[in-house]
Amino acid sequence: MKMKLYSMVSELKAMDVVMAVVAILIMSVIKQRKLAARNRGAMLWPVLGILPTLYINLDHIYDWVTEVLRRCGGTFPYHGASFCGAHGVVTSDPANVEYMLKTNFANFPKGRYFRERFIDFLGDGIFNADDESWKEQRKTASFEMHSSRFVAFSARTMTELVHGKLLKLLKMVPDSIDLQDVFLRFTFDNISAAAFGVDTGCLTVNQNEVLPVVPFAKAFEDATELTLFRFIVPPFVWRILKALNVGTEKKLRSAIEQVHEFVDKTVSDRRTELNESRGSNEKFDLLSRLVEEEQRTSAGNLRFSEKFIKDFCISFILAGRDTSSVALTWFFWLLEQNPRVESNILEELHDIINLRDIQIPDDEVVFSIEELKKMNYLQAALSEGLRLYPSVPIDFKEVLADDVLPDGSPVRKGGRVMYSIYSMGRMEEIWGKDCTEFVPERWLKNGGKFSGESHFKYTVFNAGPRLCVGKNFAYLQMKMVASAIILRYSVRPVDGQEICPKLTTTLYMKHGMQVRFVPRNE
Ligand code: HEM
Repeated sequence: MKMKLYSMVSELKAMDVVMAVVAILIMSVIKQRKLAARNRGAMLWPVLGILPTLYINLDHIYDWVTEVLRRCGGTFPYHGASFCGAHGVVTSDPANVEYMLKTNFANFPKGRYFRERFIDFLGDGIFNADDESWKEQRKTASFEMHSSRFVAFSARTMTELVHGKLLKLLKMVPDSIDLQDVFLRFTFDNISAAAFGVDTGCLTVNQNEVLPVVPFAKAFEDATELTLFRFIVPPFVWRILKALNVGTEKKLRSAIEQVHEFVDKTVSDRRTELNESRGSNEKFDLLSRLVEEEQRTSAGNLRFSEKFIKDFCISFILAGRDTSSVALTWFFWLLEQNPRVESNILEELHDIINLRDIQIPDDEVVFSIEELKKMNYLQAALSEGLRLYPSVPIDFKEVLADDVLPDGSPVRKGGRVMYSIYSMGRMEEIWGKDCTEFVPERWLKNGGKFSGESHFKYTVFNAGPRLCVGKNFAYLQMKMVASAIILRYSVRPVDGQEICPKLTTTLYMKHGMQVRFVPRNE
């Protein structure tokens, strides 16, 4: 009897504790809801912070972030689960972005969070570096990429790739093909040629008329995707998998090993090759330029370590690989819905062709660099596509010391400032009432000349000292591909497919986009 009474009392006590915890949780949820309603930000839950809210909105996350940012006037605070300690703000306010990317640049590095996740793959490459290491690579990259030899070389390799491979492949498409896959292959071949001077052969159709699986490209793709996985799971998950060398981390290790093996061999072969052909080198890719520079200046002391060169080239491929291909895919999807823009581009192309002394059939036209530069409307349409579908939808920086952003939002040491590039492209305050429409004309001034916007409003290529080094290269590439295709084909997405973004750090189409190429002369 005594025992029974004792167990009833302790059961009641346990019930009390449970009830008390439930009550505290409910009160805390109500308080958070009130807070969120007052500042109109995201709902933050007890213990789990923003995680449940993110989970609920995962399938339309970019639009959801945009909606919340619109509601709360441009910035809202967040924190992750209490045991993770993640905290910071999400913003779309150009003044905050300018402060972080330029005015107080030193206080907002890429930081430990980014570096820790990318270090195995990218080492100390430009994309993953801060401070002196970044400065040295940035100087080298800007100098080399803007040299006339590199510009001429990249224009030549790009033209060969578009006309020698891409257009030939499109002619062979029997019914429909995944346009995103075609562009990803194109840009991989293109950036590998620019960075390493090698033909990776992703666009080379084999004897069975099938596009090949290229081991280096596949390993690179896997390494990127598996590294990005580290950004979407709690840190303890990937750290444990890594320590045990199982699951995604085991696959990541193997993919990284393959990438590094290929790069090691390419760098050491090129060193030997250039040593043997001193002075008579005909290669102008970045790797050859770095090795050559080293030979010219070091007189035996290596100016760039083997690791510097390797890390530099890998970062370059990562930065230039998928960004322009996804931009081109979204662009062709937007064209399908805006036939007016497509006919304006076609008209511009014909106007430029008509300026030639000798006329040839459209099918044989190869636009020169000078002609590409005259394509103001096409440049405007590409920029407009990137405004609505930026290749990097959300970026972030770490906070070194406590600070206050220009809109008054406090940020604490160790936190993060996320800036939603996707949302910034869709804000009425920045772009006006037609901010969600595809209107290339907004980029044209003075009788149809392309005129750029402030990088702090149009953060598609980042801004400030870390502005994308490949911006000119990317525009040249996108203009060359788009003009060559639009002149010859009307690109028609196959009906009934779902077009939506994939949840990762690059704005891929989740399921790709199947298209048909209808020749203009049919
Ligand atoms: C549409 C095409 C492209 C877009 C939208 C784009 C966008 C960006 C963005 C947003 C960043 C900043 C990333 C960050 O720091 O978190 C960046 C950096 C960079 N991009 Fe691009 N990019 C494009 C094409 C390219 C190409 C083709 C190359 C190379 C040929 C390239 C090379 C780089 C490099 C090296 C950086 C690092 C710069 C630094 O940290 O100082 N990008 N790009």
